[in-house]
Amino acid sequence: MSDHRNRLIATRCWVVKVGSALLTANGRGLDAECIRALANHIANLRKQGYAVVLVSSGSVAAGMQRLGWQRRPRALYELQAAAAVGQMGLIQAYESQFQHHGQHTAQVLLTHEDLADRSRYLNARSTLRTLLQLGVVPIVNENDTVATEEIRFGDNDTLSALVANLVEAELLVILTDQPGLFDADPRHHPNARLIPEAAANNAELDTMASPGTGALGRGGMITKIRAARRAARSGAITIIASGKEPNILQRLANGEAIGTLLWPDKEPLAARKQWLAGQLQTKGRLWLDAGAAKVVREAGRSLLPVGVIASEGHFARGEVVSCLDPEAREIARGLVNYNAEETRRILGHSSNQIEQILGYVDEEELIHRDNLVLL
Ligand SMILES: Nc1ncnc2c1ncn2[C@@H]1O[C@H](COP(=O)(O)OP(=O)(O)O)[C@@H](O)[C@H]1O
Ligand SMILES: N[C@@H](CCC(=O)OP(=O)(O)O)C(=O)O
Repeated sequence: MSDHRNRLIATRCWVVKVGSALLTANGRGLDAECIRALANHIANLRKQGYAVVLVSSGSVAAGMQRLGWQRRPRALYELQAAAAVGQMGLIQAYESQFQHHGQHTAQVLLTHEDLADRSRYLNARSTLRTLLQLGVVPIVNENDTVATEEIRFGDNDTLSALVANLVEAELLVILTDQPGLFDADPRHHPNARLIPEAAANNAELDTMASPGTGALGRGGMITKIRAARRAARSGAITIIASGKEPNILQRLANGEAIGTLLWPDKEPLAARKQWLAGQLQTKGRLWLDAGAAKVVREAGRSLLPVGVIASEGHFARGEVVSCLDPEAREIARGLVNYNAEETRRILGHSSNQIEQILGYVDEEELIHRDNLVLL
């Protein structure tokens, strides 16, 4: 057995994500058998002492069926209405299946905004951790009813990875309609081969996933690979596997080599830096000169105003900004010590000139290294 599968056997805190492609009966309605089997498998893991968070899609598909809609609507307000109706059916279906096992469940609906705000993030974290300590299975979905374009995760792969960071899960299992990640999209390349294992950060993976999704999913494989990278930041292994495979969760727990395993190849980030790295949106962009980009990236140093060539966006002190190298690659993200206006005035200057320019000094760094995360 590979070292990584061996490590997987020792994991006890799991996030399991079930995608629309798997869960919905041809796009309309929920696949009751799939939900029944999942609840069985998760309840079995719970009996063996595993803590499991379930991230489940399916609200829109369930809502469409309840409303008698034949086609997935385009308008956001219709999607939101369908999600609101369907989330009831989704939770009802899980709740009744888990009840057969005497297992309590809890509904947790999140938007990206909930996790972007530090205090709400910490609240969500303690609620989820408390639920796990109580032996409850939290069932998480995006809060589609209120999520506008700007504040949405968009796909549940991203949501599941951020939840894995939040509860510091050791394993993220992404169940979909394919047996795993192939070296090319199997829908278009029948000879594509399954990747059994790879480092989550292996850049070659990006070339394998085709941009499109299945008919029902939102993310496709690309968002699953990115999710594995996010999960790796808190040290989690990711498995991408088929939810149609019989008894998949128990077989994974036993160390069976099914699906694709993506392992974390760097040390986990400190909890605060994980939160920073999980930010999907930033308020501004700082363009670094080559020297600053090098010391930030290679020596993990703080960013000083002298190394910044230009600043874009409207940000306040303490908000998250991106740091770009001269080739326009985003190399880091951090909490900035000066607002946009102040930043524009001090950039290019050495730190001992800040007081002279602004009339005061908050900090000598534009972003302190403790508040800076490399990407
Ligand atoms: N390299 C690849 N390996 C496997 N599947 C891929 C690949 N590239 C693209 N895909 C597609 O991604 C789809 C799964 O993503 P998606 O439809 O978003 O599912 P879900 O709803 O489970 O998130 C598969 O049906 C598959 O056609
Ligand atoms: N929140 C949406 C699911 C979003 C979605 O489809 O994501 P995914 O399962 O990653 O393709 C729903 O419940 O319908």
